[in-house]
Amino acid sequence: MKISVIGLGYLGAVHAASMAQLGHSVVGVDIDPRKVAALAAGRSPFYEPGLDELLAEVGATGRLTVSTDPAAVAGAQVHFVCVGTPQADDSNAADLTYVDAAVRGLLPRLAPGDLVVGKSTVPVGTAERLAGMVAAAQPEAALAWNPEFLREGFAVKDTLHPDRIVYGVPDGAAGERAVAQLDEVYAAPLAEHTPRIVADYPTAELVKVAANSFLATKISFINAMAELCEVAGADVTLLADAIGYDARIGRRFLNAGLGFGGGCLPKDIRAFMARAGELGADPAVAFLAEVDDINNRRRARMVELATEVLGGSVAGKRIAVLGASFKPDSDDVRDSPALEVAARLGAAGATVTVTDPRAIENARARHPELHYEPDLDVTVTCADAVLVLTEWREFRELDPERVGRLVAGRVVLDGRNALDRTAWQAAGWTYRALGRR
Ligand SMILES: NC(=O)C1=CN([C@@H]2O[C@H](COP(=O)(O)OP(=O)(O)OC[C@H]3O[C@@H](n4cnc5c(N)ncnc54)[C@H](O)[C@@H]3O)[C@@H](O)[C@H]2O)C=CC1
Ligand SMILES: O=C(O)[C@H]1O[C@H](OP(=O)(O)OP(=O)(O)OC[C@H]2O[C@@H](n3ccc(=O)[nH]c3=O)[C@H](O)[C@@H]2O)[C@H](O)[C@@H](O)[C@@H]1O
Repeated sequence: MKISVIGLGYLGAVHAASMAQLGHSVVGVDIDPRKVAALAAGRSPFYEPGLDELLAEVGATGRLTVSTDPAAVAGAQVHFVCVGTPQADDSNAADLTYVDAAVRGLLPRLAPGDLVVGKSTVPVGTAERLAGMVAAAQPEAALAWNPEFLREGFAVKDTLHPDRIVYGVPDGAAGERAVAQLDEVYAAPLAEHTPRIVADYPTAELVKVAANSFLATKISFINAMAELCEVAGADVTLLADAIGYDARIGRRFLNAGLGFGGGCLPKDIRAFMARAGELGADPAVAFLAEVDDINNRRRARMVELATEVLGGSVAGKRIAVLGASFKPDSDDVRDSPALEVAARLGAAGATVTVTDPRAIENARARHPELHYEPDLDVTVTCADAVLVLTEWREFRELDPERVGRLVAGRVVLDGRNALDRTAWQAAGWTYRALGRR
């Protein structure tokens, strides 16, 4: 099948490469010439485990081409819209400028029988509106909504082997045809018995924001328990283990610490609240404001804890921050809790040096005022405190004795409850973490 993918960011680049891997002939389009140049050279424009290898594989088949020219989509029958929907500058709502522009760019090139497929995360009601634009431009083309659930760091696996596939389609023959086209696109994962849910547009749109809201709520729930553990002298990691054994609760996404960041969970719950407000249903998701607040309080608490262990002020102190990306195995620093904490400590007068295996370049672009150091040993040398804020494997596996010989003071703050506390304490470190004594 001939497919186009509009938008080649964290979602679209992986989707385009994966569709080519599934045997389709794919053209990817992005307005960012740097991303297109990297992909044309067979390189991923960002760090995502397995993507370079996948690009090399599909590059050899010739099934993936990329372009900055919107006209390159002509000839494809299925067009995936994968552009960004960031938080608007002046409100909590999603900025739909890019989605609208991407669909408008497609309209003059649509042929009868083409299917436009939205994958970006959008406020409920968007698909219906865009379907109207498609119908007006090409009455024999249709639109479907096919939300994406991939996680950064696992994006290739999640795309090739998703845990479910959701189609939002119109009623009647157009919907049936859309389902058949999408079944052809996803023939390989469907052959693996991946559950497939066919729904109307609003349900498909809501599935996506409901899933992210649930995940954010689960994280904030355990972080609320961490707040209580702190005042009651309890241990949130043991609490999470204990409640997680209840299969109805489950241990996954109960890791307390600095909370959620990234280009999706924070902006998606805010956009959901904004859209619910427009629909007059604010009370239904009012709890998400608390989820957001709990999440933000963790970042403030981390700064407070660092201030506390450093004797009441961080001014003039040397702080080593390990981690800049919003999660391990990603170079994405959008709304990164680690980077925000580093920036706040810097603003409070600390000399902050940040290291990260992959995200230094992106972090520097957002916070040029901080010092960055690729070498971990140099980062921690003479530090008064070491803060582990993103749980990359190389940080989790640090030898506390070796690191202890480099620092000025053996003080470690475990922002992700990721270190072996006993080992660090045995090496003479003052160990502090969120939600634990
Ligand atoms: N990053 C993730 O893990 C996931 C993201 N999503 C959703 O997917 C959407 C995209 O997210 P990301 O890939 O993270 O964003 P991103 O910012 O990494 O990528 C968006 C890309 O779209 C391009 N673009 C903007 N306007 C364009 C146009 N008119 N024509 C062609 N390209 C255009 C940009 O240059 C950029 O490369 C968002 O709605 C997000 O919520 C959904 C699931 C997972
Ligand atoms: O819509 C999206 O873009 C995606 O958002 C999330 O994926 P992602 O943002 O890549 O990463 P997650 O693994 O969900 O982690 C998000 C944040 O929560 C934090 N987190 C996660 C789990 C946990 O137990 N505790 C915790 O603080 C992570 O450190 C990270 O900052 C969802 O997991 C994906 O299903 C979804 O497709």
